[in-house]
Amino acid sequence: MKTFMFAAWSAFIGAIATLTFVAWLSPASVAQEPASESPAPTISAASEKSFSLDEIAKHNRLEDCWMAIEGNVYDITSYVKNHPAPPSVLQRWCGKEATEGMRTKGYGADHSKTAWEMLKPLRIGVLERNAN
Ligand code: HEM
Repeated sequence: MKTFMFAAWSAFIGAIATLTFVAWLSPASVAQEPASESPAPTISAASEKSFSLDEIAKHNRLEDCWMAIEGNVYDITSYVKNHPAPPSVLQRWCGKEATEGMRTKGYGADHSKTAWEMLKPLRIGVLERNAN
């Protein structure tokens, strides 16, 4: 019985040691994945699309709504139906430089951090420098 207990204990310790070793190895491989997967994770001036205000102005409907906010350009169309305020509130900012709308909600209160986070995946490029 003692021998069996010793064998079982050794197997258990061996398993723990193996798992610890594997866990020690894995962060390196995880860390490499994003680099090989995502071609353009951050703002890169060279590869980024830039839009003029004229181009943005073509997307001035709720069914096709782009906004320029603080130098970036966003396609808000997919979010319009989920926005908590009535669509008319958004509509007047579609196709425009809408930083004021985003920062004030039309009555002087900035959107929450969560709202600003929601913008990020909707980003399609930057506002052209000296845009007019
Ligand atoms: C630029 C024009 C916009 C205007 C004028 C505007 C206005 C408003 C108003 C009036 C409310 C409801 C009242 C309130 O919560 O105090 C609201 C709430 C909200 N809006 Fe907007 N909105 C705009 C754009 C956006 C965009 C582009 C997003 C996200 C992609 C967004 C996300 C939200 C969220 C998450 C809320 C809930 C409250 C909060 O988190 O601040 N809004 N907005």
